[in-house]
Amino acid sequence: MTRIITSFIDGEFQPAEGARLFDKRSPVDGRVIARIAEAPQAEVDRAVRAARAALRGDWGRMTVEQRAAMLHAVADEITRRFDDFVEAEMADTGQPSHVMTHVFIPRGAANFKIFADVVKNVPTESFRMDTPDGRGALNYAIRKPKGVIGVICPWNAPFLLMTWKLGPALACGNTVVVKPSEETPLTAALLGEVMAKVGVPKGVYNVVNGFGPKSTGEFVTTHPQVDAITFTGETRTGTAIMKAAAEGLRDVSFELGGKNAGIVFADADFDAAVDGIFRSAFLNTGQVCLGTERVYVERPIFERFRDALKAKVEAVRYGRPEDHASTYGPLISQEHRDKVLGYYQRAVDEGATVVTGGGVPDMPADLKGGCWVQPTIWTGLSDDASVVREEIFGPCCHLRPFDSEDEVVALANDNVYGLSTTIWTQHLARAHRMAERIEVGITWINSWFLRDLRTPFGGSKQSGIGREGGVHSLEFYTETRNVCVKL
Ligand SMILES: NC(=O)C1=CN([C@@H]2O[C@H](COP(=O)(O)OP(=O)(O)OC[C@H]3O[C@@H](n4cnc5c(N)ncnc54)[C@H](O)[C@@H]3O)[C@@H](O)[C@H]2O)C=CC1
Ligand SMILES: O=C(O)/C=C/C=C(\O)C(=O)O
Repeated sequence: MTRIITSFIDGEFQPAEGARLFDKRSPVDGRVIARIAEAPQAEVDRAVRAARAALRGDWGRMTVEQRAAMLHAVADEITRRFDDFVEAEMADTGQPSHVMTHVFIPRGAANFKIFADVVKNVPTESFRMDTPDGRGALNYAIRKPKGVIGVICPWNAPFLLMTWKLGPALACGNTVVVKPSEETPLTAALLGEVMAKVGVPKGVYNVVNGFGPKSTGEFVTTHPQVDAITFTGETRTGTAIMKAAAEGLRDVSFELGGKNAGIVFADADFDAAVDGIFRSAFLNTGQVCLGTERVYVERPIFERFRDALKAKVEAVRYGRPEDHASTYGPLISQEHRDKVLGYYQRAVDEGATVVTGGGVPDMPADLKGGCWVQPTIWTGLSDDASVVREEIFGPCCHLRPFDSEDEVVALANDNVYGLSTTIWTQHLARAHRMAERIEVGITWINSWFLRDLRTPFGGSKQSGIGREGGVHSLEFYTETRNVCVKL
């Protein structure tokens, strides 16, 4: 029988009777793997009420030490149920097991631990001031939870990105109403079981499922009792959520789209650069906001680099995620596949040379219903082609030669987005110089997606608002108040 996923509110999964259900299909073969109950306004109201009540209950009374211990217990329970999380995330996304076991699920557990430790160790400022009577006064700051946080999640790295928000939100003493992507509801539901098992008080973690506009997502973001909203996803959606948050002057933290540049100099460690760009363009079937869709290669090595990248791309092994031989998965949905294939066609219309890929692979009969596309490399497009300017969010990149540092910095910056860049060179002084000039939230030098969770993470320009990570997350998830004591 097909499993039904319902909302998790006030510590309990809601009954499915009478709910409006929609199908969750496997990206691998198109089978219905679960039916999801869309939470109507009344259910979102209940979730928000539960979250508000929890702020005043046991959760609100816990010491920082107690909260931190509880989050460590959550992380430990995730690790204990590691295989269940891997299985759920593979079912939702279709991505190979090694991506789940090495990146996405361990990061989910780490996201709780790191912020539990941050809140225990971060000081607040204090200032002693002079007063006319000579006795002085002491100012010190205290941090308070912001309240109920609306957490709106994308589908591309569901567990990692959801817990990246939950870890600091809960560590700071907030409560949450999470809206997972309609494409990937499974790990958020599983986390409900974990929260209940380790005794996180009821109402602290609530999950409501559904769509975005005119559905559950909008009910959360427009809810007047939601105090702040954190969101990862498309820039256009961020704009809609920001409009909703303006009502009631609620704070937002956004990580949005990217059209990131990869830059390879002729002096780079060639094999490492090919490997790094390959990962940055094709990991997770290119569905990573930090991924590289524009690759600039210094002219003397352009052809050699193109051929080496092509060889790597043509060696990917399509297959089911649980098959350990698979290195490459499907896109998330047929809708997203149509979008990506639309860009594949547009690239040709705009005059691209297709180096490899550009279409749909011939899959065995049992996988034909899946959302498969070929990993694709283009050359020869002009800098204003839509495929070079717009975020595709698929397994594809355009390679273009460059001749000078100034030229490539200008090319990298010539975009509305500013999320990340990856630079490959052995000339570290040049790399540092470029990192100062490229307008992005994170520059990787001779690496990509190497994440230290203490560092500020977020996007410049239209790639985001605010920074999360380490102490920076506390800026969003707490309100800092000043206390002034006359001595
Ligand atoms: N930069 C990134 O990290 C990501 C970018 N994308 C891009 O976004 C495109 C569309 O993917 P989607 O998952 O549909 O992204 P999206 O931005 O539309 O949706 C992300 C989340 O926001 C919710 N949502 C959508 N509209 C909303 C609204 N008006 N109010 C409240 N919640 C709302 C969705 O239900 C989902 O949970 C992709 O093709 C890709 O280009 C998608 C996921 C992540
Ligand atoms: O490592 C992080 O904290 C964030 C990673 C972001 C993505 O993978 C994404 O949004 O695609």
